[in-house]
Amino acid sequence: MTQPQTDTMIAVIGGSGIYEIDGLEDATWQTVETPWGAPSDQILTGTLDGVKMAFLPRHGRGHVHSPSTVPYRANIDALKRIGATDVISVSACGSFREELAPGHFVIVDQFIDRTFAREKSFFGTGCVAHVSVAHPTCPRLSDACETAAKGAGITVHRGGTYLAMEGPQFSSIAESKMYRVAWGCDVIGMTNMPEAKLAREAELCYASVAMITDYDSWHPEHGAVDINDIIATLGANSDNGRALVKALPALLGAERTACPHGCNRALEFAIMTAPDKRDPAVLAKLDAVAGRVL
Ligand SMILES: CSC[C@H]1O[C@H](OP(=O)(O)O)[C@H](O)[C@@H]1O
Ligand SMILES: Nc1ncnc2[nH]cnc12
Repeated sequence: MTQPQTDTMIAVIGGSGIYEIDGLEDATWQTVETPWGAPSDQILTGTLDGVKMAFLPRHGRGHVHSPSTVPYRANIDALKRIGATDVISVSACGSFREELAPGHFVIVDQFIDRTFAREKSFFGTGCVAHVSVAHPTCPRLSDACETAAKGAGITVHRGGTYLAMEGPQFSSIAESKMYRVAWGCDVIGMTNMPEAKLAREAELCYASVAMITDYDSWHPEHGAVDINDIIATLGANSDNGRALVKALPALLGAERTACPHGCNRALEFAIMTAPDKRDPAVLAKLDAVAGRVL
């Protein structure tokens, strides 16, 4: 029988165009310190429909951090540290498919990670761990996002592969065609990696909502991706993103049960370093992320 584990805390990482959410009761911006440095910004905490909520603007209020300099490890550690159980990324993305039009949402379920200038793991020398990211998103949380989107009247597509590029420049036409035709990707963005990998290492359920803003550079009728077009689409998308978030507490509930897909046990057999060889200084940094198994 599945036992109640703890209280649900839904953490939303807001991407480009989403720097706050409204409607939280007892809303407070909290400073959270981590062994990995400062998160992107303070974290807004409160409750919605009786469920604990947290909101972190990925690029910081005022859009301070670039995709390469977002402090991904600090962000995930900070959310875990304050008790988050479920992390939902709400991101601006380009589309590689005619039918995934600007304004539509895609509940992403796979990633191809082409980023190269970011720290990608909490683990390393002194404590080595290998988690599976074969299924990098949580189906239970993705179900809730899909239902919430439909309830908010958003055109939503379930499943899709997200190409994570380093940026900050957009893709060339040749890259865009390669990602779409040869690699079979559906959407493109610059931030969901290593975020999703780190959430798995931290044993957090993770779901990704891609809010389509443009057709990237491959589309013969839309030409090169243009930041002005993206910003124009971001406004309506952000309103829909916030509407989706507001529906989540009622769907997930305040009482947390263990993830049926094992997200909250990802580290169970993952740590390779022999107990007597583990570096105490490294273990101290892993207190929030991996304390359960250390
Ligand atoms: C504003 S266009 C490029 C920028 O937007 C996306 O950010 P996020 O994923 O945080 O919504 C994309 O990944 C790029 O970082
Ligand atoms: N075409 C695109 N490429 C990368 N990131 C994006 N974010 C929004 N549109 C994008």
